[in-house]
Amino acid sequence: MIELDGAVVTAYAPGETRRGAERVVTLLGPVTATLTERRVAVVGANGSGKSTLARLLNGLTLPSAGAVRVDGLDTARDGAAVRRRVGFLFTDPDAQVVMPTPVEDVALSLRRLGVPARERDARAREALARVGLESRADLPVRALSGGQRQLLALAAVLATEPAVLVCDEPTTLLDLRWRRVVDALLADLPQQVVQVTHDLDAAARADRVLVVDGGLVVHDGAPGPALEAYRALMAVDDAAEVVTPARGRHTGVTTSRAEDDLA
Ligand SMILES: Nc1ncnc2c1ncn2[C@@H]1O[C@H](COP(=O)(O)OP(=O)(O)OP(=O)(O)O)[C@@H](O)[C@H]1O
Repeated sequence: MIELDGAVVTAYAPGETRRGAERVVTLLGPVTATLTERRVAVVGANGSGKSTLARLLNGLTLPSAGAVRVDGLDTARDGAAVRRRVGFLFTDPDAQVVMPTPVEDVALSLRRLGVPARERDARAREALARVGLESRADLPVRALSGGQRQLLALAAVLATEPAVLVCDEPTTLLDLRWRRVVDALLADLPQQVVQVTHDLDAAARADRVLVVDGGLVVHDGAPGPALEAYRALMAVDDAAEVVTPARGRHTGVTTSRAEDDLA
């Protein structure tokens, strides 16, 4: 179970004020929510705060105020234990695949987990087989397609047997074929999956959808009404874009508070 308890994320604005002090901007929150559903989707405009919310869930980002807990473990106090429970899949597999071959990359995840050296190779191959990459285990990673590299990143995360998987736009860089493969694998996982996505079909399959706008969760509920609310929000943005085309897509009516603060 994931609990966000009045969680706020702030950051220093780039540059300094005239008095020499850095300005603090609110990127997200306060957000209060308890996530128990098996499949949770997070949708929202570019820059609305979705990645910030996702990163809070495994302690990649810590709250500046409030708290985030996973199965009672506080991400600020028990970071290492939280990261063992919550796996994270990035949009770009190249951000997380670091070893020359798939089997070595998964074995590295297992090493970090403390799995003895003699068990790593077999377990890494098992993990690769779960995502259909067994025949690619010893190829150079650069010989894999973008879709295969995302499967490798997924295998490396799943090998650590997390209780929860947080995915930040895991299919955004993939073509339709690979998107379907990754979607199907994610759908079959026994774990709780929290997925940030711009793919509204994927969001529609979730049990619960959080709509983020301007650093706040502005709608939270079943996919039908949540996606309707999101589409309405985007329609307002479209209208603003027509009136003020030079200002860009998300600066017309529904600005993020970070953008407001930085303006
Ligand atoms: N460290 C930081 N310092 C200042 N501003 C930041 C920082 N990190 C993120 N931001 C800003 O916070 C806002 C939210 O960013 P975030 O990456 O969470 O958005 P997002 O909804 O995931 O966007 P996208 O769909 O484009 O990935 C953006 O305006 C971003 O520029």
